[in-house]
Amino acid sequence: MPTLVLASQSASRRRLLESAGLKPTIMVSNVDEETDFFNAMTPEDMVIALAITKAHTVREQVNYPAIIIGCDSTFEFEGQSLGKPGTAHVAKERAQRVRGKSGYLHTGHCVIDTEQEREISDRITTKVTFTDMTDAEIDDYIESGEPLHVAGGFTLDGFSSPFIPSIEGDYTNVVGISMPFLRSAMTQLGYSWPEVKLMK
Ligand SMILES: Nc1nc2c(ncn2[C@@H]2O[C@H](COP(=O)(O)OP(=O)(O)OP(=O)(O)O)[C@@H](O)[C@H]2O)c(=O)[nH]1
Repeated sequence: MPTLVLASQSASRRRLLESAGLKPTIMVSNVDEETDFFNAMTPEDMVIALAITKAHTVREQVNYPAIIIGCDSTFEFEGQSLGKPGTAHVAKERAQRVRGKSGYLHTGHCVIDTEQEREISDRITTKVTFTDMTDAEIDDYIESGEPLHVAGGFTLDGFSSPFIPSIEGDYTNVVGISMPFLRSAMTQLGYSWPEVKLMK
């Protein structure tokens, strides 16, 4: 049975897998995401390219049978890719732009089977709609520090959940990994979901 490797530092992604009964080994890719090469792409292409780069970077470090999962998420708003805000100022500016409007959370996925030397990659998109947060609510949310390090500067399952009245599409995709996509990719690679849960 191959080892299940999550090529990500993301605690949110790890929690998604573990909450579904999976036992991932964590191997961080440390891929530099802020390069002109990736930033020149459309949001949809960038997340796929980065997911593939992350998975292949970790693949180079693995010399045993493994299923390696690489992901990248970004929030597309009015055609622009809004990644992790990084600072409170950027997070506030973004929250004031998106309130009362919708955008698209894109997550690129790459699943590599090292034994079969096969890989399945795809991008899943979820439409996210925000309520009209007040400035006081935005300031309080940013004070939590949570938005600074998540794609788009919001968390569907965290402090900003009161501000997201609706999504169209896959919930887990917003958090960081589309679990229905992962099941589909594993099926294409020849593994049943109960078998995936035995991988570690
Ligand atoms: N819990 C939660 N996390 C979110 C949400 N939206 C985005 N994220 C996280 O925001 C981060 C997006 O940044 P990425 O560059 O894709 O991933 P990362 O955290 O840098 O980790 P790597 O995979 O190692 O690059 C991921 O950790 C996502 O899990 C959300 O609604 N809820």
